[in-house]
Amino acid sequence: MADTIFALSSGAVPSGVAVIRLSGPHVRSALERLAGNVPVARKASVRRLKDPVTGDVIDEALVLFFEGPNSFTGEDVAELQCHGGRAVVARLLDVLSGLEGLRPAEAGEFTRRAFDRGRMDLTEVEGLADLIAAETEAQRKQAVRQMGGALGRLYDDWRKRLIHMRAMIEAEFDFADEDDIPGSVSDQVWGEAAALKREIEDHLVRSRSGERLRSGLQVVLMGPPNAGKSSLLNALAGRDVAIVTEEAGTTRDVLEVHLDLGGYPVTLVDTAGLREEAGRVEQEGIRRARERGKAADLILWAREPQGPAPAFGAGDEGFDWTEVPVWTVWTKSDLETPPKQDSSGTIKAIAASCTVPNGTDALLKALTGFASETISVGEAPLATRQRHRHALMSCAEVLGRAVDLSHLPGELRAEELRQAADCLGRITGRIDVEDLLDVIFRDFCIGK
Ligand SMILES: Nc1nc2c(ncn2[C@@H]2O[C@H](COP(=O)(O)OP(=O)(O)OP(=O)(O)O)[C@@H](O)[C@H]2O)c(=O)[nH]1
Ligand SMILES: [K+]
Ligand SMILES: [Mg+2]
Repeated sequence: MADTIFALSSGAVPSGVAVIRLSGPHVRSALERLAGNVPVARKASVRRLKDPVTGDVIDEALVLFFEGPNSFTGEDVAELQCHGGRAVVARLLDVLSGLEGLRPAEAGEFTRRAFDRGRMDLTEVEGLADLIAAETEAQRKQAVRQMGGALGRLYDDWRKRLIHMRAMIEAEFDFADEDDIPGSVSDQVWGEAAALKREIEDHLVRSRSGERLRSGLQVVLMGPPNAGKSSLLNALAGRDVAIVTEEAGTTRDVLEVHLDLGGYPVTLVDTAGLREEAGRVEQEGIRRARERGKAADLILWAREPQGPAPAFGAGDEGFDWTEVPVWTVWTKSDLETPPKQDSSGTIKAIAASCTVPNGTDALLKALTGFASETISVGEAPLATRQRHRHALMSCAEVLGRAVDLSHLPGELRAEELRQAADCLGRITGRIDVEDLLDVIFRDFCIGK
């Protein structure tokens, strides 16, 4: 018999209410011992929770019982909604560990059980993880859609189409001797396969937005020392995150703040000023600044009117800095009016001041526009993780091979269709993903 697991599923205590969740075959006996009996399923019941050994009343709580398989995990599940005091929760967890067949849950174990019992597919599991991690409205919406199964249904549908195509091809072999099966069946199937490949490729292109929405856009402040980068970070964040002084070389570490720009997640990164002459610590800061810049979705080049145009330094073999979009931010515009109409070779130039009221409004507005353009996701489900991207790319590749190699025997081409279907099955967890599961569930917190 499986272990019965339990954990504090709500956040940190102390809190008004804390929720302890149990799942497994011993839930009923645990409720009998702790609450006196098993309440009617799916109805909140007030119960005194007692220590079964001493009879001591630990707390008065709302108890909810869900009878398997109609529960989150598919097993019997109970929730104890108790008072969120440290001692209350500690004592309840202690008493639960003393009950036969019960043990504390590992991270993600409730969700893992839901997956193992077919209550959720892997994309839904990931959607749930994303929902818990969502920091902005757009992220929340995407996560809810994925948790609801929209992405999994799309991939299942594609997979079914592939399986059907393969069946058609194989049926053709079986009836190859009979005259009444026209050879055009396979032509039609390969036409469908080519069309599906295009659909997958199209989905991959649009899914860049889905991945970006999940991880947030990276906007990196760069520029020479004292250009006003840290001041901009503080102004845009609305709080004093970075140290600002008149000394060149103040910032050495990479600092970041998470901004919610109109529902879109943006990570704004402050970096060390770039210059040739620098001490050891600052040099390391500059190295890190350049690394972050290379991975940026957008670089904001902070520049005083007399300051240098964007220049990221040398020694990056194989990296093309012109690939990274750069905007000029004319800083300290309260001191000197920035040159008009000059974006100094960058996509855009915006003036900003950190000392006058609303001095960074224009920049904030432009960044919000950039975020919504770059990650506008629309209504269709999108791939949100590299894992999905890899599997989809393999699927399209295998499918392309099957379509193109028309001189190969039909059996071999049909086998490619099976492999393509398997790539999609790995995304939803329908087929052999044992190796992946630990990685995916590790991201969950305990109690989920
Ligand atoms: N008047 C005025 N001064 C500013 C403005 N922004 C920054 N400063 C001043 O410029 C100096 C440098 O600002 P920082 O924000 O530390 O510049 P930084 O680019 O982060 O500098 P490093 O971290 O040393 O590379 C400080 O004395 C700031 O007070 C501004 O908009 N107007
Ligand atoms: K400074
Ligand atoms: Mg700084």
